[in-house]
Amino acid sequence: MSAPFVLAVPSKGRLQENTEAFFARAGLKLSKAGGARDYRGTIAGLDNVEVAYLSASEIASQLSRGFAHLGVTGEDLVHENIADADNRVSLIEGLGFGYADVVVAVPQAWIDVRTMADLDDVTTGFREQHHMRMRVATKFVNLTRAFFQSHGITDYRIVESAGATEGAPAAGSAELIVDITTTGATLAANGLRVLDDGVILRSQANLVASREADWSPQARETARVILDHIAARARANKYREVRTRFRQCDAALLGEAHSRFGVEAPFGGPTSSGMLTLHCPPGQLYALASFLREHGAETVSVVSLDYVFDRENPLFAKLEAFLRR
Ligand SMILES: Nc1ncnc2c1ncn2[C@@H]1O[C@H](COP(=O)(O)OP(=O)(O)OP(=O)(O)O)[C@@H](O)[C@H]1O
Ligand SMILES: O=P(O)(O)OC[C@H]1O[C@H](OP(=O)(O)OP(=O)(O)O)[C@H](O)[C@@H]1O
Ligand SMILES: [Mg+2]
Repeated sequence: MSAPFVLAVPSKGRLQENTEAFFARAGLKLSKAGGARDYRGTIAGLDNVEVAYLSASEIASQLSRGFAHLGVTGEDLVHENIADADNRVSLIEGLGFGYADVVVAVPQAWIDVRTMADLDDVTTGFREQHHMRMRVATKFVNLTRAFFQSHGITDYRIVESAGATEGAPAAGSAELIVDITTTGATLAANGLRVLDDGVILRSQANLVASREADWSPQARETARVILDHIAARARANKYREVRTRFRQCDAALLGEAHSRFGVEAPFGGPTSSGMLTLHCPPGQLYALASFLREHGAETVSVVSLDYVFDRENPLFAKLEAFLRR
């Protein structure tokens, strides 16, 4: 028996729910034999895969060390927890959930501090006046250091926060914070404001590949199968299938439909009887249906697609290019 292929997914909360739903939509059903508290699972139909349920930050560390081949975690955690992340892991695809910004936020009462440059000015004054450096509460220690350094700010000190970071300024344990925000509600409730140029990173959940994992031929084949499902589903989501049949349909008309509505003709132009299958972006469906009828179509039908399998798989191509680098 060869070593299993390890897919690491979040073990709790919205990230877990969204991740399971994402894989299910791609036709990959994750299941835990031992119920909700079991931290090992499988994917139906893929024998050699072990699903490891871990915390989102642990997933970043495991990927960096090669203990998982693929994983789902936030970009913020990848950059915070993995030194030299661009070399050790590859962000294969943003998954469209888990959106959060990592931001620098100061008390709303600091009306003169709008930008990182303003912050630089006050840190120096603060040190002279208080005989200590300004304190930044955060759990994103590495992201904070790199960002402050890129703005030339050195007169500060990090106070590591394990949680409820937004409360630190009011509690008197820090002057400002670096933390994640989605709606901004928690910052506002704590009287804090994001600096105008204070967004360090815009994060979302990503499918991430590890360089250090054991990429045996069998592991590559498993990755290809998983990524093929995901790519086919992603391609299907981008289009609806449009069918019609009318004699006047020709290459010129198809060319116009392509340039005006972004329509593809995956199976080529109309058949001899004028039968036509098109893929159309959802937002252009009505315009396309009107266009086709104006040019002679009696009936235009539209259906949703579950999967569109292409010979080329852009996700697997990206993984292979990364592993070759
Ligand atoms: N409103 C939010 N609150 C917390 N995390 C969010 C939010 N929106 C998106 N995320 C993302 O979810 C990930 C963190 O998930 P989670 O809190 O489950 O992991 P963790 O920090 O490893 O676990 P724990 O909080 O138990 O230490 C990050 O990538 C973060 O950007
Ligand atoms: O901008 P907002 O929409 O207010 O979201 C940001 C807040 O949400 C998260 O906390 P959460 O309540 O999810 O708990 P957690 O820290 O345990 O993840 C995060 O730590 C922030 O505090
Ligand atoms: Mg958390």
